Amino acid sequence: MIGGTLKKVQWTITFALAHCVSSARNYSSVHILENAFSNGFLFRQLFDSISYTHTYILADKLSKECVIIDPVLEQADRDVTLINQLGLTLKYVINTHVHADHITGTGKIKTMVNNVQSIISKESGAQADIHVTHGDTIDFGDQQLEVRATPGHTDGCVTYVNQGEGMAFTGDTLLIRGCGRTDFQQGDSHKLFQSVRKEIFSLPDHFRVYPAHDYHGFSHSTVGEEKLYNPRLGEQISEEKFVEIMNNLKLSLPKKIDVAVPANMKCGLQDGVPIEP
Ligand SMILES: N[C@@H](CCC(=O)N[C@@H](CSS)C(=O)NCC(=O)O)C(=O)O
Repeated sequence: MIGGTLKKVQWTITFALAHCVSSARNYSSVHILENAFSNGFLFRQLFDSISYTHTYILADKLSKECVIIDPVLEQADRDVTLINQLGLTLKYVINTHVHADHITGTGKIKTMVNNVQSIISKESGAQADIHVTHGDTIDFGDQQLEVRATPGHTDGCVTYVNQGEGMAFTGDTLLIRGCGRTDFQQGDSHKLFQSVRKEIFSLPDHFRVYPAHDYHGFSHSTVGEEKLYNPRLGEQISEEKFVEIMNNLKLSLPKKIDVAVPANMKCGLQDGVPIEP
């Protein structure tokens, strides 16, 4: 009875929101309602306020196996402490790409946790215990991440999709209301446009989008929201217009690029010792 009433309230809110947005933007519908995660899934989103990086911990509650995505060197102690406090066993340290703005926490975490393996794409050219390519899957307990190649910000960028929970970890490929820059590290605006359209916007609208960075205070978005409102990549933007936007960003280089890229090509580890600036 209570469940039924709650569902009715949920649908009323969804309908009202969809109506407001569609009236304002003249679109027919938008799927704003995000499904709840399943009971066996544990999820934490963390943030580094220096590099504006989001790091994610995903776990299977039953087996207690977990993975961490895009850890930052300076936050490795925080991340490992949290994993231990939650009673989880870290199986994989995963990167979406070779970051240019911060050193990955991968190397340091590998020295702090036994039997953990690092993962990055083969196309990145970076060192790691496991190299993945498009179509591979990463398993931890009953949870699974699908690897989708999304080049454009860098050649080796991938998006990790958790189909079961409706989540896409997009790295720097798709940011909330933005996207990764394409002016260094094999950046290519045409490739990025095609990656987003083919591999991310093809996911269901309610899938949550979790980027590696956010510079505007957002935590996450959805595929449907980004298709409507992303000012660079929204469905109304042509590839030609996107390339023009990207050619005129005029961003300064990341301050740590000269130390971060070489360190991250080694996944933050040199001869068993974490690479520190
Ligand atoms: N100011 C920061 C770097 C900011 C930056 O360039 N961010 C990248 C992702 S990290 S390589 C990016 O793609 N930004 C896109 C955008 O539109 O801002 C620093 O000095 O580290």
